[in-house]
Order: sequence, then C-alpha cells, then structure tokens
Amino acid sequence: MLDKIVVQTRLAVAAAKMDEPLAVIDSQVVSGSFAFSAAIKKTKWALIAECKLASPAKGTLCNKYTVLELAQIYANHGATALSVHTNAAFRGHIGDIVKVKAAVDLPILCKEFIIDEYQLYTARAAGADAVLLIAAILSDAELVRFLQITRELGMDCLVEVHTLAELIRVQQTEAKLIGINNRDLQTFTTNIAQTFTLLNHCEPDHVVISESGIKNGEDAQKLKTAGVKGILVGESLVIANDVAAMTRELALSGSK
Ligand SMILES: O=C(O)c1ccccc1NCC(=O)[C@H](O)[C@H](O)COP(=O)(O)O
Repeated sequence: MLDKIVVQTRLAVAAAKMDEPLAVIDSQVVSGSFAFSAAIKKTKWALIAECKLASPAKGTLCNKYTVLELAQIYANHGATALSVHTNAAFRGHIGDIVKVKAAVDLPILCKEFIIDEYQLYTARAAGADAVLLIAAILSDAELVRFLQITRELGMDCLVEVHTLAELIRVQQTEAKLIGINNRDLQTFTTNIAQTFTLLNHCEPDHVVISESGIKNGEDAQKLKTAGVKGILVGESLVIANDVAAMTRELALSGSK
C-alpha cells in the first residue's frame, strides 16, 4: 500500500511541476519562523490533532465535518498544533492548508509523503509550519537534503520512524523532532508499545512524538509517563461522537 501511495505521489508531483514549476512556487515562498517546534517545546504536553477525512486502509472516516471545521474544533478545545493531510489517498489537498491557515491560529504540519523537494516548497507556499519526513521512503542523502532545505525555509521537520533501524539512521542527521509511528507498515495495525520500545533508544535532546493508534486519554497518559513530549492523533478524533470532548480528553490527560 505504501509503495502504491509513493508511486501515485510521484505522478502527482510530476503533474504539479508541469502546472507550476518550482521557480514559480519559490517566488511565492515567505520564510517561516519555526512556529511548530516552538509551540511543542513551550508546552508541557503537545496534542497534534490531525484532520484526516479518510485513510487508504479504512476508506472514509469522517463525513460529518470538513477539514476546516475539524481544525476549528481542535483549536477551540486545546490542541497544540494541527496535522493536515494533503495526499489524495487521505482525501487531502494542499489547498486544505491554505484554508486552515487563513482561519485558525495554530501551527500546521503538512502531512504528506514527501519524496521530492518540490513538495517542501509547495508546503511552505501554502502556509505549512512543518512537514513530515518518513524515513522509510527516503534515502539517507534525501533525509539530509530535505532537512537542510526545510531549515532554510524556516520550517520544522517531524521525522517519522517505524523501526530501530530507521531511528539509528535518523540519529545520524540533524533531526531533533522525532515521530515514532505505532503503525506497522506491513500489516497497518497499530500498537503503542512500539513507542515504549523505541523511546529507550532516543537521544536525550530529541523531542519525541508518538503517532498513530492512540485511542483515548488513558493511552495518552501512558505515553506521557513513558516520556514522550506529545501525541499525533487522527482517527480517534475524527470518528469520536463528540470531537470537542475527545480533543479535550487527549489534550488534558497528558498534561495532568
Ligand atoms: O492511516 C493509515 O491508514 C495509513 C496508511 C498508510 C500509510 C500511512 C497511514 N497513516 C498515516 C499517519 O501518519 C496517520 O494518519 C497518523 O499517524 C494518525 O494516525 P491515527 O491516529 O491512527 O489515525
């Protein structure tokens, strides 16, 4: 499934480059101010709340709200930052970041399968404060180059790892914001125990975010006790009967 998403993303990037060459995008870019990492560092506990309307594994997750409505609920109920899916496999679009940026005063992570530096410029031009870099789909050289470009654009990188081997690779780079993803990339099942395992191997100066499969405040509290700085949550929020209450539960339980 991941390979398929990456292939489709390469095609989409090639088409976008024909439409709007890098030079055009670059001329629209205003450098950021690392607002994403600043917001995470200054809080005791960070909830990165994800606008996730669909997933390739589960199909539609949320029909009740638009991306903007979800972002507004999250912002009004204690989220530290937002994650906005821009990939078509998640029913996302880069334009969603533009809409959310114009209306919601929280830093935004562009949730994309970044495989080309062009996407870093489009993310920043849309108003993203951070991008996700997935170690599993990038070479060491790409990781280093993308981290450098992102820094020059004033954006943060959440560098995502699924395994110890990926964490060791990422530790050779300048990355300081590490996302431990609890989703197994072969089976797509989630288990927060993956965070407990990999956390022991993180450097003391790493800011660690646990991602995927976090169901409720109880999970959040366990992760906080283990030592992570925050969580990134999509599905449990968007499928909740009361999205506002779930946002408060996840935001507050880690800060107790
Ligand atoms: O969410 C999926 O099904 C998925 C499938 C294939 C590749 C990546 C996938 N998820 C990407 C994510 O990073 C999640 O949206 C994010 O970590 C939030 O996870 P969750 O809280 O479990 O929705």
